[in-house]
Amino acid sequence: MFTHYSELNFGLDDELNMLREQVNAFAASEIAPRAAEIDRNNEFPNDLWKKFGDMGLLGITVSEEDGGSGMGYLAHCIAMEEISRASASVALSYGAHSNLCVNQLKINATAEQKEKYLPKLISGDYVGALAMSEPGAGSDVVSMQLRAKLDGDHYILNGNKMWITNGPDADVLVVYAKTDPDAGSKGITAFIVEKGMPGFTTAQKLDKLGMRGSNTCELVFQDCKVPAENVLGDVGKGVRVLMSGLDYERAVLAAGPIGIMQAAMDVVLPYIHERKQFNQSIGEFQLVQGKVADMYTTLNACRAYLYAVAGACDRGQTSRKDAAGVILYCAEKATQVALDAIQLLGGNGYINEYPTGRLLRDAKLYEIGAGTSEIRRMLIGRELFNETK
Ligand SMILES: CC(C)(COP(=O)(O)OP(=O)(O)OC[C@H]1O[C@@H](n2cnc3c(N)ncnc32)[C@H](O)[C@@H]1OP(=O)(O)O)[C@@H](O)C(=O)NCCC(=O)NCCSC(=O)C1=CCCCC1
Repeated sequence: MFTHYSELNFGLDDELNMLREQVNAFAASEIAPRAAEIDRNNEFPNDLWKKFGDMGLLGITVSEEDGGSGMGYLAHCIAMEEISRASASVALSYGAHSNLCVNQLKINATAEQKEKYLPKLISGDYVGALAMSEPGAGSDVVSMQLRAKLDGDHYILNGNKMWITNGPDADVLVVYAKTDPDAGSKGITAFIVEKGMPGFTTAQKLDKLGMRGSNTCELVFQDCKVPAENVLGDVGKGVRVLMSGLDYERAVLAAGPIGIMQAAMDVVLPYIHERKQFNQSIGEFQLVQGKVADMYTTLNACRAYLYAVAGACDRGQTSRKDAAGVILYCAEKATQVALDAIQLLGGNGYINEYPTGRLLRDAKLYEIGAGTSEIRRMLIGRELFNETK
């Protein structure tokens, strides 16, 4: 079991406290001891999908009626945070499955589509992913080139998707394509694509700087046949699915950097007792105490913002600027906290025997994935400007 360093529980109720204890105990015993090996092997441990499914974590935002645990977005953040504390890359894959894929289906799928796909995604029999970015369409996602042309009762998809989390393993993918290339944002449609559909393949797994336990690849669509019944939402209305999905995605993924900051505290606090210099524990030095104090207050400030945003999502009050704001803030703080952890460990912080280098490499992803820091600032600033015109 991981230690808790704060008596604050941010007003969480008994159900959420119990969820945190359960995920914390599982992650500490089953994930944390493997985290360094997962990073070295550059491979997600596939046995975890079924275990997450058995714990009810994969359909955590899906209603019990639809086979989920019906616990909501704040619960999702707490699960994500505790998994990320053990291994940020495992948590990223967990988030891509449970939020980017499962939650998108929960919000947008028809009753038939839910019945067909959700049970196996929620049990962990299927792995889920979402495919939005392309080699030439990252921040400018609306300029995507993947083409979907109606041909009888099928769409034929041609093009590529890039940097797709869980891509190498995914059985079910939410994929955005242009059904009307001349209609700009109004020509985008979302599809449910299954592994094994003719013309769909995955290219080589990407060799990333961090998040190495989360498998990422390019997807290739060559005359890929997708049944018309697999359109998710309405034809030409995919931008709504995409943009609203990004708000939930940013809110939930912001729990990832919080887990990284907590993991940094987990390394640093014992270390400043054990490490002796000038005949005393380095924790006796006020400059060291000051850095630890900054790490702790930053972590709790990030948590408070995240739980407020996730609570608003649970009340149906999603806010674009705050979804962008919370991940912007948490991501940049996690990178700084990981750097502080390296500094506090000195020479040991800089060698791979200690986890601090991995924490830094993993943290950096959150300043890029799910919208760069620059796009997030643009969204917040634009919304504030427009609201006050
Ligand atoms: C905000 C953004 C930069 C787009 O700005 P622009 O100024 O071009 O777009 P703008 O003018 O805001 O909008 C376009 C159209 O769309 C309509 N609309 C918006 N919201 C909605 C909505 N909710 N419903 C209906 N329509 C909507 C808007 O009206 C406009 O229509 P119009 O063209 O005027 O007819 C957006 O594209 C973005 O955010 N990029 C980052 C992508 C990005 O974050 N990937 C991340 C992918 S990678 C990833 O997710 C992961 C990575 C690693 C870990 C796992 C996850």
